[in-house]
Amino acid sequence: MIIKEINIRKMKMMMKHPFTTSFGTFQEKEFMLLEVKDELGNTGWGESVAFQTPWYTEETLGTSLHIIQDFLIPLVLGNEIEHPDEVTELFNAIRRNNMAKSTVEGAIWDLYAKRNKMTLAQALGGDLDKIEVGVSVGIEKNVADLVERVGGFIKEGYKRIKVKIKPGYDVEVIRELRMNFPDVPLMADANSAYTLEDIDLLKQLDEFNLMMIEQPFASDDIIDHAIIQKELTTPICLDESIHSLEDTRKAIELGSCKIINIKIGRVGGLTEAKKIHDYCLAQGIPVWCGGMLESGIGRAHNVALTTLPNFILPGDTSSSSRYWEEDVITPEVIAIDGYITVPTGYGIGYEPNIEAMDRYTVEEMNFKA
Ligand SMILES: O=C(O)CCC(=O)C1=CC=C[C@@H](O)[C@@H]1C(=O)O
Ligand SMILES: [Mg+2]
Repeated sequence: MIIKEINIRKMKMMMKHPFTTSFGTFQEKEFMLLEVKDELGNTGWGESVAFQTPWYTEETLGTSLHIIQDFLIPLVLGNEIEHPDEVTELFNAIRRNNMAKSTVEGAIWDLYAKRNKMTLAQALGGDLDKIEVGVSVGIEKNVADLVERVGGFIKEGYKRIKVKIKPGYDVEVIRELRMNFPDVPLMADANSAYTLEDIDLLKQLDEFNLMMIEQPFASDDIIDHAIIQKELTTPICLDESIHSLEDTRKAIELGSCKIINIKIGRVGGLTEAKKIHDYCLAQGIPVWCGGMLESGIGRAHNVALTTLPNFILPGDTSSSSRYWEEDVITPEVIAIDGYITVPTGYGIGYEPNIEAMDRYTVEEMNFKA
């Protein structure tokens, strides 16, 4: 296929409920959608999951756009590409900037699947017709609000609840949740808010039978995580520390975690995500698909990836309606009793809702071969 045209939309959408983590609050979400077109008129869509601020990783919406426009588009526009794996190779010369790479690569995967009359899940090698999903709940003003919100999601049937913790909002919050919901599959995500000095505090979490503690230590650490994993019975899951298959191999060899959260954007695209998945499967390390508060386009990519066999833990891909009044795809992503039915249409399987997209587009850019 020849990449003839690329369109970028800068988007701005309001989330229904603010989402707070140990590093900040999101409510007005700015992001990018990217559309690729081939010589036959097929199209593919990708989403940039970089945030406006460099809090989660070093990338931002601004750096992502710069890398896409100035470095990545020139590598693919007008070129013949047989398979999306080639895109990852073409992008290898550029260091990191994984969310930028994944935006373009994801759109080319969708295009490739559509052109070959396959679902994106099939193109990746997945064969589930429904996936099990959980929900990620931000930090709330007080524990009573959190308990109420979590209770609502449990009623909706989500298969696991992830809550955010930070110093001063941790052991007692989890204790309260456990008192209210003794049997619910529960996990805590610290987004790097702790250090080795907090080891005794974190050990107290062992009594709550959590599924895992996600990324307690620095976003670039695997050494201290290996130290704490030896001290805890609760599995450690790495998120921010994992940018590639190599990072995954080193973390697993070192014993830094027992579970990996795969985010397509953080690892530079679906090709690398699949490699990490395959490696973890061979090592007996379960994986799950993390979320980045995506619109429906990014969410659709997550659904397709989650059909691979080692995604045995429920991920963060919840219903569109949990985030947005209106999503930019039809139908919207809907989780019923904790399951999302994998769409059967070609590519990502959801149709872009152009009218809705237009309502939230603040700028458009067009690049032609
Ligand atoms: O619902 C989702 O899309 C997942 C949200 C979520 O937990 C996260 C999104 C973005 C940054 C982080 O705070 C976080 C995570 O670390 O997994
Ligand atoms: Mg996380």
